[in-house]
Order: sequence, then structure tokens, then C-alpha cells
Amino acid sequence: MTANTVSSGAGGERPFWTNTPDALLSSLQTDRNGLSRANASERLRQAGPNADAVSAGRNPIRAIIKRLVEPLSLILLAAGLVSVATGDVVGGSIIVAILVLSIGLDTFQEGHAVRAADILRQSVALKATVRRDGALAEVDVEALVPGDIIRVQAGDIIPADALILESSSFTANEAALTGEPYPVEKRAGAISSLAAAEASNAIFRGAVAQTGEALALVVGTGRQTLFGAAASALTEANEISPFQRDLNAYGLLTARLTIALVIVVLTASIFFGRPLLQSLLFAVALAVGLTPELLPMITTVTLSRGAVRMAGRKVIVKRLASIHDLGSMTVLCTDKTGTLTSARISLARSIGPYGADDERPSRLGAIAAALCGGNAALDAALTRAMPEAARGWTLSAQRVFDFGRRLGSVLAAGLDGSLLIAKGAPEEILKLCSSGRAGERTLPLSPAEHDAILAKVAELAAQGLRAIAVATRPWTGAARALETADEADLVFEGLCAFADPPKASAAAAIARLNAAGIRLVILSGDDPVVVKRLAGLVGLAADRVLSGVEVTALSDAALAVQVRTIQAYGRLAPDQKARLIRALQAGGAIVGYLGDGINDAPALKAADIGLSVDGAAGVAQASADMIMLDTDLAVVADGVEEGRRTFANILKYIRMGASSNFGNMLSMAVASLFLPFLPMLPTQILLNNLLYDLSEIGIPFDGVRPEVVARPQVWDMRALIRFAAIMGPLSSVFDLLTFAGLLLLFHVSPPEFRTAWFLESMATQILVIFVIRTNGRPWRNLPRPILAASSLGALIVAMVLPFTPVARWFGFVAPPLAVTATLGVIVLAYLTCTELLKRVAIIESVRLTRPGKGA
Ligand SMILES: Nc1ncnc2c1ncn2[C@@H]1O[C@H](COP(=O)(O)OP(=O)(O)OP(=O)(O)O)[C@@H](O)[C@H]1O
Ligand SMILES: [Mg+2]
Repeated sequence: MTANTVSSGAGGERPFWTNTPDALLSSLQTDRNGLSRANASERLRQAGPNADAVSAGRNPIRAIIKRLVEPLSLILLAAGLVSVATGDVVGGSIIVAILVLSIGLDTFQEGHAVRAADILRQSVALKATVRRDGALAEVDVEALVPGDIIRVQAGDIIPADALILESSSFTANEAALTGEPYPVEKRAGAISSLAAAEASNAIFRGAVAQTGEALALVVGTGRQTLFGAAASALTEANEISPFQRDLNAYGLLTARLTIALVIVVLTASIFFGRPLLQSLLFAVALAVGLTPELLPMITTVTLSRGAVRMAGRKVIVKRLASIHDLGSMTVLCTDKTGTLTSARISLARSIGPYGADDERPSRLGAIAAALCGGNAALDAALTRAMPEAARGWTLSAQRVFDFGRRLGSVLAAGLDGSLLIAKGAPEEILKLCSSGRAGERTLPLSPAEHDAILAKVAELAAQGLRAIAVATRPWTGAARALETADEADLVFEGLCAFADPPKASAAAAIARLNAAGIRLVILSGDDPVVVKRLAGLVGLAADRVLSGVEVTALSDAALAVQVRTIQAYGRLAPDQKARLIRALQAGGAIVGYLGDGINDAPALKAADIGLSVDGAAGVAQASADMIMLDTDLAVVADGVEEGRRTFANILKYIRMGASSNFGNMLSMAVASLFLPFLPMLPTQILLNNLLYDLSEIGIPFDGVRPEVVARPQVWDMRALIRFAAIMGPLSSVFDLLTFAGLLLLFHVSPPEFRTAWFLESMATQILVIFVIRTNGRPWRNLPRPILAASSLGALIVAMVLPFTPVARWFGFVAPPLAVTATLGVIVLAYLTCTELLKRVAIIESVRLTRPGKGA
């Protein structure tokens, strides 16, 4: 028996919704007051968390094993063991020790930073309202167990499979599960059908509560749910982000290069008849030296630290990589209400059909709002304005408000009979009206009066008031479910006009975003006239506002042209918002979307960076990458800066790897082909690499110059290759100079050669960070203490080690003073050249497009 079926006693298994509430309550050993906390945690232990997969957790052992089984680590480990077995105990031990040290370093650094970011993420995890110990409490969705009594409200994602106990105007959209596009009403009652689609007394994990409120008994959680997570609104958008795509491309490039080099070196060694084990080790050490093995750690640590800093600026990051994506964002699309305007809309005027002030339309609107159970801004404003309006009225049926149709209706039963009340966007409601209210009577609406009403709407909009229309129809027959045909021949009752002034801070924030290279675009469902006026108020040049109808008429190609210049859109349906975002992306933009409603969920998913706000509809929060604790565009601008700073630091690491380190390993490979001995012993290369890694662990903590965060930071592979193509060979030139000096001038022995070159390559690799971490002069812009400490510390160890007793373990021999002094001069000359050449190599990319697309 699974959690989802309950044995019927007669042998067969029947779905849970065919049971009566009392039968299910008793078989789940619970009651309407819910579980006790103790009982719930006991059940949680048994049933497991209410999640799709058992989360692997951040177990350090697991993390270490994961790194150990990477091919290079495995080869090194094997090589170390073979060395020990063949008698080279010291050499073998050093290899293993270096491996252990670098893996330990990685794991420790990463674990620490990631934990902090995880705690933050947890703070915005979706919550469920559940009855525990008889009182309603908020718990993490993951903590729900069978037997819990939950409350779900409009905008929530249904957290578990459950049987409805009580409901009011409750509807759920199960499109993601069953494909049924319209919200279906859910209420308690006996159902005998075995089909889930007909289970109107049950709700399923992953559907979205569209309206109203319900109390329900949890029957199945986690994977013990009918639809699983595959299709649900809970599934995270796991499309690869622009940042991850770029990182992968870089990783692939270096991997190819490394493999090619290793094959060449290995073939050559075998050709020259060198000892096999040593040749293999040398090749592997080279590969280790070339692999940017710290890159995952550096990015995770930098991103996690970015997440912690962003929390300080009131942005909680759910998906770490989105920090970088935010820094590269070129277009920010936003919903209007609550982001550009204050979230608290208020009813400003109530106007009869012929233009006179009249409270009837808003009273009818308030009745509909109270009965339909919507908690959206407009409904809330209506019920706030007339809290008593719905007294004496009950709901018989409803057609849920639909953002596609932009209207909804209720069948309300009052003392004098029943009334159908429809409300929605004026132009949509007017299409359904044949007459207008005139006191007790109704009069036919002439085309002129029709136009006059729309003119009134435009007049209100010009004053910044958004209007909805209310219409009714007397209902004579018995109550039944409403159909489209019922919403016809309506009596126009009038308009409700709402004030929704722009936020005082919006204009300044938009100016700041523009200055940072980000274009703001409004994607609203509201009247284009209202949108246009608001755009003007917040400083957006929106001479043209495209409406949803116009957008639909455009082909993808034509739309791609329009989206380049249009700054504001009105009357958009939810999927049109998503289409516009895709059109912008196709043109090369990196697009963010900021929104808070059920109707914003598709756009949040389509965008590269989905931004939502604390307290937004559950679906909106679930679809977003970041949650803002403060609905203020200025917070977005702060976050953008943080994202760019994070990227700048990651770029430092990559540039370092692409310059000296790359050049050194290249020289090493080349030298091994021509020298009669190994230019550096495998253990020396590994030590070199370990110290180099150590020098870099301060990078995530480094500061970034203001000019770097002034423009969108786009990953530019070509710029990077150009950088490596200049800096790598430059480093090799100085290596060759070193080789020539050592062999031709000083006639050093092989151990001396290796030691001298170890010193030179360590010094160049580490010191170059001071040069290339900034575009300005290094001495004018010093690194943060942590980076100075990590790099100088590693440098000192490298410089001193060959002169200590440990040196002989590694095969080092202290070189003569003259050699050391010459090395010093070469290093200085190298640093001077990089400083002079870096301006040529670092062309700041101002290409504001997605890589590989657009112009
Ligand atoms: N509860 C409601 N009752 C009646 N009509 C509504 C309701 N909610 C929305 N509408 C109508 O649907 C239109 C679109 O909804 P809404 O303005 O909330 O969309 P939006 O895209 O979220 O817009 P915004 O950018 O203002 O947040 C509204 O302009 C209004 O005409
Ligand atoms: Mg909205």
C-alpha cells in the first residue's frame, strides 16, 4: 500500500479521494486539529522529507571522495603508490601528501562558504501553513507529513497530495500536472471516480492554488505523490545558465589543450626511451599544473561570499550562479504594480455608467472580490474600501479571474435573489454588456455611450488612475456552474478607479540602472495608457507602448526588431510576457525579470535571472532565482554591483591561470622535448602547483575597482584567448631566457637547473597577480590583506624551501648566489613587461550581448 492509495478492505486499492474525510483521518491516525509536533517529527523520520530527491547534503567525506575519483587524482594516487612500491618512498609520499593537502584545502574552503549561503537560502525556502498542536504554524514545505492538516491560499504551490476538508472559493490550476488549462474548483465532497482529473475533492502536489482558501488533510508527500515532481510547478528551472555555459566552455578548452600537450610529451619521452613511470608521472604532473583545478572552488567560494554580501543588501540568492548572471544582465523587465508603484493600491473613485460618481459599482466589485477569494492587489483594495459589502451574500459559483481573458465572474446569492457579477478590464467587460444601469432600470448602451465609457477610462488613466469595470446580470434559475455563455448580455454597472502612485525611489533607481548599462522595460497587464503615464513619471522614454494584441500580431522576426527599442508594454497576458523575454534573449540580451504575481511565473522562468519579492505568490517565489526582502529597484542595482564584483574576482583567477601558469607549463613541456634531462621533477611540479593554488585562495576576498562594476560583465571567450595568447608566450620568453642563462652562462647541474627554474616560475606566477588584478598601476591599487597574505605567504615558502634541509626530499639543491641574483633580475624584467603589455592584452569587452549571438 502506498501513501496515495488506501486499502478499501475488499482487496483492491482505491485512490485516496474516494474515501470520506473521517475514514482517511482515522486511517492516518489524525484529526481535524492536526498532529502534535512530536508526532509530526516522528512521522517525518519515517516518511522522509517532502522533497523530490533525498538531498545528498554537504557531507565533507562525500566531497572528498568526489574529488578523489576525478581522473587526474586517481592517476596521481596510483602513481604515488607505484612509486612507493618500487622503492621511492619519499617521492611517493610527497605525491600523496600533496594530493591530500590540495583536496583538503579545497573541501575546507568550499564547505565553509557554501554553508553560509545554504543557511541564507533556507531562510527563503517555501513555507506551508499547517496545524500543529491545534494552532496554525508556518513550517518548511519539506517538513510536511501524511496526517498533517494544511491551509492553502491563492498563489501557493500545493505542497502535498491532500484531501479537501473545507474550502471557500478555492480553485487550483493543474495545468502542469494534467494539462487542463483552466483552474478547477475544489471542494469537499464524495467522489467515486477513480480518475485524478475528476477528483474535485483532492489537491495534488505541484499544482497552483488560483483563488480562495482551503483546509486539507495531507495524504502523500515527496515522491509518494500522484504526479511526482516531474511535471509540477515545483520543478526548478534547471536550464543551464549563461555563466555555467561559459565556465563549461572554458573548462573544455583547457581540458583539450591539456590532453594534447600530455600526449605529445608522453610520446616524445617514450620515443627518447626515458623510464616509463617517470615519464608518465611527469606528464600527469604537467596536466595537474595546467588544470584550473581551483576554478570550481574559487567560483563557489566567490559566489557564496557574494550571496552573503547580497543578503546584507536584502537580496537572498536561491541559485548561486545567478549572481554572475545578474552582473551580466543587460535588460531588466519588470511588472508594474508593487515594483515601480507602491504595492498598496487604493480605491480612489467609483463611477456610474454615465460618468457620475456612484458607490454601486465599487460595492458590487467588493462583493465579487470578497466572494471570489482573490488576494491580488485590486481585490484587496476593493475589500479594504468596503469591508461590509459582502455581508448577506454567499457564493454559488464562479469563473475564476483569468489573466488571459482579463475578467472573472461570480454567482452571488443574496437576500433578494441571485446575481451574476463580472469584473475585469473595461474593454473586455464592455464587450459583454448590452445595457447600462440607470437607477432601478436598465437602458440599452448605444455605440456612442460605449465610446464615452472608454474615453472616461482613458481620462482616468491620464490622471494615473487604473480602472476596472463591473457588470451584472440578474440570475433567475437555480445555481449551477458558470459558463462563458452566462457572461453575456450584461448590465454595465460602472467603473472602479484605483490610485497606484509611483514609488518615490523608482526614478532614481532606474537612472542608476541605466547608468550601469541596464535597460529597463515594463511588461504590464495594465492599460497601455496607464503604463505610458507611469513610464513618463519614472523617467522612461516610452513614446510607444505596445499592447498584447499588437504583440500577438507580430511574427517572431518582427518582434525581435521591435523589442530593441520599445520600453513599455501593456495588456500582456502571462505567456506574452515570457514571449517578449525570449525575443529579447534571441536578440542577444541577458534578461532579468522582476515580478510578484501568479501571472509573472512564466516570465520568471523564461528570464535568465528571475527576481521576486518576499511575500510574493508562492509560484512566483518558486520560479525565481533571487528573492528581494525589500521591493525596491535600488536593491536590484545593489545586487547588480555585487554580481559584477563577484565575476571580476573569478576573472582574476582565470586570467592568472591563462598567463604565467599556462606559459610555465608550456615551457616545461617544450623544454622536456629538448633537454637531455627532466626540466622539473614530477614532485617539484606538484609542489609548484600546490603553492600556486595556496597563493590564490585569497582571491575571493579581494576588492574590485569601481570602474569594473560600471558595465555589464560579460564573459568573453575571445578576449580571454587573446589575453592568454599574449601573456602565455610572454611568460615563455622569460622562461627560455632563464633556461639559456642557466645552461649556457652558468653551466648548472640538472638539480640546480630544476631548483633555479622552480624559483623563477614560482616568483613569476605568484607576483603576476599584483599586476593583472587591476587595470591601473599595481602600486596605486593594492590587494586586500587576505590576498596579499596568501600570495606573499606562498611565495616566501617557495623561495625559502630550497635553502632548507627539506630541500633534498624534493630533489632541490641551493643554487649559487650569482644564479639567484640573475633570477631576481629576470623576474623583475618579466613583471615590468607584463605591466606594459597588459593594456594591450586586456581589452575590456563592452560587447553587451550573449556570447555567440547578436552583433
Ligand atoms: N482582481 C481583479 N479583478 C478585476 N480585474 C482585474 C483583477 N486583477 C486584474 N484585473 C484586470 O486585469 C488587468 C491585468 O492585471 P494586472 O494589472 O494585475 O497585471 P500585471 O501584469 O500584474 O500588471 P502590473 O504591471 O500592474 O502588475 C488589470 O489591468 C485589470 O484590468
Ligand atoms: Mg502584477
